[in-house]
Amino acid sequence: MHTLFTYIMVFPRRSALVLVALLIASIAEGLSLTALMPLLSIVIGDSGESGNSGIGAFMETALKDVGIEPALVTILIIFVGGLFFKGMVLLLASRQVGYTVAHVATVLRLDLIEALLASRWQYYLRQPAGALANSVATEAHRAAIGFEHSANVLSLAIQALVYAIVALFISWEATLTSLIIGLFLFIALNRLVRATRRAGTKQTYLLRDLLTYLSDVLSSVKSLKAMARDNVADAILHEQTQHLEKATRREVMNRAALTEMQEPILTALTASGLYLALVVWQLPLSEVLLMVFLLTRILGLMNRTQRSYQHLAVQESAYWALRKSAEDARAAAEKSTGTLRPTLQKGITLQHVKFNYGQKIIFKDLNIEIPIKSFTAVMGPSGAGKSTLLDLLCGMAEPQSGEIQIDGISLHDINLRQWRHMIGYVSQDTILLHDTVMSNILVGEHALTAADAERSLRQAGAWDFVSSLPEGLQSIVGERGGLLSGGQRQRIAIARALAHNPSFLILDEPTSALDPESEQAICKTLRKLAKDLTIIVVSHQPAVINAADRVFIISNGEAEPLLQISHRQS
Ligand SMILES: Nc1ncnc2c1ncn2[C@@H]1O[C@H](COP(=O)(O)OP(=O)(O)OP(=O)(O)O)[C@@H](O)[C@H]1O
Repeated sequence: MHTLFTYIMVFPRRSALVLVALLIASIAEGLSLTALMPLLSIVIGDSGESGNSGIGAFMETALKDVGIEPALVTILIIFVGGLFFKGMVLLLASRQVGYTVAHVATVLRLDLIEALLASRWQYYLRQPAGALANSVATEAHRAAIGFEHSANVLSLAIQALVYAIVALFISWEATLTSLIIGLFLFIALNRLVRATRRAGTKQTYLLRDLLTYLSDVLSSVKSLKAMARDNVADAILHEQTQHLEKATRREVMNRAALTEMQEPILTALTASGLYLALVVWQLPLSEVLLMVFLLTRILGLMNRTQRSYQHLAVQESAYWALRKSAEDARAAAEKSTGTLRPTLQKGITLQHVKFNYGQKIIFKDLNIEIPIKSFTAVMGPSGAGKSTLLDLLCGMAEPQSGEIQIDGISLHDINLRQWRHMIGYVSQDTILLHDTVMSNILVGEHALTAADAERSLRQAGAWDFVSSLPEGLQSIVGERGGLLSGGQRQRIAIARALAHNPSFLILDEPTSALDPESEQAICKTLRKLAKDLTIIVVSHQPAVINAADRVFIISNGEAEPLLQISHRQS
């Protein structure tokens, strides 16, 4: 019930619209069936008796008032017309429900994606990619279906209530007895709903685990295959899918059990009601038929409400899991404290920077100066903190003490987004999108054009190989850039970093996959670029170190300058 009310609170306007649509559809359905009553009275020649029985009489009088004689043919035409009308209304209602369900899924997806992209880098790093893909794809869909079932539960419950009120006027004893029996059945069969909820929750978490593992395996499938160790991954995936199958079986079994147990019970109740009304209470047949119709409808609606509630129980865990992911991400939102617009006209300074990951000290007292239009190289043993230094420069990590200044202003006081707009970044692992070369360079930035892509490819020394591809800029690079060589991928990544004309270029081991010739070409490019922009490169490659005009060695939490030679004239 908590989920049901939460849906309504989160989507009040949409819930109201869906509810109204569903209620109109069911009223249309109810009216078309109710029109059968006078028809039945006429067919069994009992219209006189039906004169006392509320709705039948009302229908007859209403028809006479609008000048329609309630003859068999007329009533049949009204009945069929009513069904057509009901069909039309149902279609419109279904359209509204469909739009709303799609909208709910979109809202949930965007909410999670936005929260994640706005979260701190350290938080983001800990999120398994497969689980996120699963949340956006399956959980958002299941949560939206859950919303549909919530609306169904509410609409069916309201209908049951309305029918119950009408039936109370006809025979309060029979109505109350039916309601009590219905409620008792509702409680007795609720065990099946609880079991279904458990199966649904299990599916939610099993699917997350499965997708997390699957995406990890897929990203390293080449090396696993090469070592013939893919069978281990296969066995784990097999086991996980079997757990999932078991949970799905449980869900389906409990749903079928509820449906199959409701029907015979409802039939038995109807038969007993008929016997009581006709034999014990000796009520007139038309009235009994009307009552049987209303009571089976109330109990039927109660049953359908429970079945919809059971459907909701299967899906609700997806909604809560998705919501928790979004809330956790929001709680870990990156806090941009600064408001000042950055400039880069003097340089970047790190002063007495201390930084640790938890208990692990990375920097004790880091002091580095990066003048503008310089080419700084950073080297040092693996794990010394070179990539962490780059994270600090982008504001993806914040020092515990000390300061990073851009043109003499603390990065803490600078608007981080504006600062990052000035950065071109090439990461250690070059992962390209499964898209064209052009899309990989422009990555959806509308302000950039094909001319920017060509210019940046030329700057990165990649234009020759891209223009020789059969479709040039429009060539697809394959999954993670798998159709290109490691060196070609790196050069496309450099072109991507240069496309928006950054002022500060950050490169983390940009030539690790290049042959000496290509590496020399990149170094030459970087030297040329350093005339106009500020560059910092993490690298162990002698060619890069030689090309730089400032080199720092990071070790033991500090930075030592290695040499300072000027290539300005070269
Ligand atoms: N997000 C993180 N959370 C906790 N520890 C981290 C995190 N990122 C890196 N580390 C640790 O911090 C240390 C420095 O990592 P960093 O990646 O900066 O090293 P590096 O000098 O770039 O290494 P390499 O040359 O191998 O790339 C490592 O010991 C690493 O295990």
